[in-house]
Amino acid sequence: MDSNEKKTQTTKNHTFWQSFCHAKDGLVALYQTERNFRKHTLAAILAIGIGVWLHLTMNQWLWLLLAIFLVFISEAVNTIVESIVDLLVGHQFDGLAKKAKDVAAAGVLMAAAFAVVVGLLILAPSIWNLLQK
Ligand SMILES: Nc1ncnc2c1ncn2[C@@H]1O[C@H](COP(=O)(O)OP(=O)(O)OP(=O)(O)O)[C@@H](O)[C@H]1O
Repeated sequence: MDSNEKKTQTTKNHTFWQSFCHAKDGLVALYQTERNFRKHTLAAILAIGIGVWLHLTMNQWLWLLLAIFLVFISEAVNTIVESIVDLLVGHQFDGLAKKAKDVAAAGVLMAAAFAVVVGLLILAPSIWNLLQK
């Protein structure tokens, strides 16, 4: 499949590699078009860096990674909802469009709040202990 064919493909993927490449395109699109996704990526890199510095336990890593991926996945769902709503109603105001977009945004907010709580519960005591030494 050449690159032009790839850009206009509307049929099913035939190989795992094709599926993987389209998933990668989705990730790139998320990063390039969604400002909040970029901010969350930066926050995740920072949290992982602090986690490495603090030598987190396996359990702490699992909670931190769960929180990070919940935020990423909710951002992806939010972007899907926004795109589908825009595709359906364009710039026309619609009550259901507003509800769909606001609820999708609420999903991101809940995931981000969970990540802040997990981050505080895991990182704050470890940083505090380190500063006491
Ligand atoms: N077609 C519409 N009809 C009604 N309300 C809409 C419509 N499009 C957007 N809105 C309202 O505007 C808000 C912002 O919509 P928009 O599509 O710009 O999201 P966004 O700024 O990309 O959101 P995010 O900050 O999650 O990336 C929505 O949460 C919704 O309340």
